[in-house]
Amino acid sequence: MSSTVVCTRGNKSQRALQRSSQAFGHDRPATYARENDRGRRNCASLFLGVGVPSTLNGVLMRLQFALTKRLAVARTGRGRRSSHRLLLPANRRRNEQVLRRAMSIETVVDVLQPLYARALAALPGPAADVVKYIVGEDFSVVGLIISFAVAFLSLMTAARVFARKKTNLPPTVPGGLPLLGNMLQLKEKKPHKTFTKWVQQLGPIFHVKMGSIDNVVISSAELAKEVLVTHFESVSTRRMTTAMRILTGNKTMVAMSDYGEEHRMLKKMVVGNLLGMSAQRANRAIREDALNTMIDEMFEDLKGNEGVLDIRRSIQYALFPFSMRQVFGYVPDKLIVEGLGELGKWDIFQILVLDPLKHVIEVDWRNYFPALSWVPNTQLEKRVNDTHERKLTVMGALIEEQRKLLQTREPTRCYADIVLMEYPNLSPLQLKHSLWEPIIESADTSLVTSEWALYEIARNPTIQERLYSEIISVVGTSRMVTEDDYPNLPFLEAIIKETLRYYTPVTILPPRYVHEDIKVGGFVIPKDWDVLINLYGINWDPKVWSNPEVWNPDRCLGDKTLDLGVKDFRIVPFGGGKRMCAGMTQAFSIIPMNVAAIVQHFELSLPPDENINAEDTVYLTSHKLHPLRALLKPRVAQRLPSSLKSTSSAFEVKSSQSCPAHATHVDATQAKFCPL
Ligand code: HEM
Repeated sequence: MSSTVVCTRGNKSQRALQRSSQAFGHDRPATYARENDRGRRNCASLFLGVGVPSTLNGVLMRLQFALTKRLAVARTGRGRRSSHRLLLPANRRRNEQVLRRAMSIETVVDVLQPLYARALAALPGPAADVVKYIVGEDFSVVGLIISFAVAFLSLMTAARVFARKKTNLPPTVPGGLPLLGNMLQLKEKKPHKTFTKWVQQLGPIFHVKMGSIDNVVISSAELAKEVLVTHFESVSTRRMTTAMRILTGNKTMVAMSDYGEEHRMLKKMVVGNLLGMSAQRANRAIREDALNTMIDEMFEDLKGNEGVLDIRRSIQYALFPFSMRQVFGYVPDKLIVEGLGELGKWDIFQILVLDPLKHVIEVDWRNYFPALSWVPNTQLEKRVNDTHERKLTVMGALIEEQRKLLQTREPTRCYADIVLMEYPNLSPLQLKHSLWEPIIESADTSLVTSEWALYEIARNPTIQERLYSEIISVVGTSRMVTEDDYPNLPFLEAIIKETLRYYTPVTILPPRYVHEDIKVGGFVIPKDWDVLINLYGINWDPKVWSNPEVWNPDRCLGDKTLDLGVKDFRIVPFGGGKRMCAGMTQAFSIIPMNVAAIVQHFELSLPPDENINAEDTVYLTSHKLHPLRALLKPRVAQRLPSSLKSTSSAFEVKSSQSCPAHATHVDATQAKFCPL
């Protein structure tokens, strides 16, 4: 026995509904009728209590009741005159319970929960992870809302794609899913490699969808030049992830800022005073000091014997002090920081370099669905914000120390002194980030490139022997190799270039979005799409390089046109066009010298278990997964003397009262207690 008591349209049915609701003791009717301007009545949603058109309401009711299997739904009439009726059991008390249950959103959630769990179990692992990430472990009210929102967005996107079908868009990667696009096909977590595989199928320009973001991936030198040079103005804005936005102080740093007034000002400041040719020339003594210290420490660790060393650690321990000296003029052994206590040198390294590098790659699913950016993701934001705040606090303390030093002595040529003296109008954030940026940039890319080059040298004895012979023939055996020797070491140059090609440190340029429709390679890239320049794909292009998967420095030997992206885009580790890397001069002063000095002093080989560890992993840059451990056999008893008379330090005090503490070997204690 059943009777019809709830309907969604029509005066008569509405009255029936009112009656039944009152009969059940509901303080508000299950649905309400709303008069629209044409005088028709629409019903409210049973789910949310908001007015939705009757058709949709009917669909929702059907879904809800079909799922609960407690109620049957009947549809009467056609089109606009149709109505949806619930067939309720005759028993009044039971009716009341059933209607109440059916009315509650929790019922829907309860009913969907096991279905959701079953669906998760049926999905492949990565797909289930993504869904869990978006909706949550358990199906909740929020999950339900998110699902509806995502479905809505997908429909909108599908409509847009359909509308654009007639334009000549780049080919799309097949196999995308309605909501996620091609995200699940990028599960390898090394998108540059997956993109490069797709090039064989789709060509050097293709469209890939990540969530609701449309990306165009460019993997050829020619097309990259078109984008980075010809269309620069139209693609000059960076797309930031949540972590990047926070850690860059909302783009307050040269590398991550949008092209504009602030970018030009900050870039001019850092290139003119630190990274440009003449500033780098002035800083040569600090680089040589860092190199000497690194080789000395390696000898010390080996204690005159052959042994296995962690090469990453040796280089890292030289690079960070170098970058601190370049910026602040000294390496603080101790720093008292309010709220963080007393920090040692390596605590500072952790806070300024390692933590930001770790957190900058945190994935926020909202970045793939910008329309849902209002949904909170507080845990991620807190983690990244804490890292950012700690970094700013330490930078603030270092800057305070520097201001105190400036009251006790004349300004030196270290970057912090120059910035504090000559750029008084920088905001506090601009100041902190201007000094932090060269520290973090010095620490990462140069390290990974040196490490990969030494890994290849250690596993290729013939190449190592050729390099060693070249160094000895140019430098001899009585002094250490210097930057002056570099132009006479073509094989060393070829090794570095081939390493930058093969182990492209920045595999994909940070995304930029398109401001206006542009044409690239004959295809239209519509406004609002993102452009991803796949540097790795360009460097591994089989149309340009035979056997790109083989590390072979000879391919770069003697090729003078190979300028790494200045004009020639066949190898582009530093990007290209106006936003090309500003630290290229410094990188080319440090990386070749690290490699040459180590090979000059030690014969390298891989310990038996090291060969299998060639795997890479992508953080912000492409790292060797496991730090390089190499077996080192000293070729000489101790470090060879450096030919450079270590006097032209960047940090000589400009006044006639030259303070030795601020000349070449400056450390925190000396700087702090400097009598001047
Ligand atoms: C092997 C070493 C390095 C590699 C492979 C490298 C690579 C890159 C890449 C790919 C970009 C992005 C270009 C673009 O978006 O188009 C970049 C930008 C930049 N790099 Fe480097 N980099 C290296 C070393 C350094 C060093 C040592 C510094 C400074 C200490 C530095 C400072 C910068 C700056 C300031 C920018 C931003 C330039 C701009 O946006 O105008 N880089 N680098």
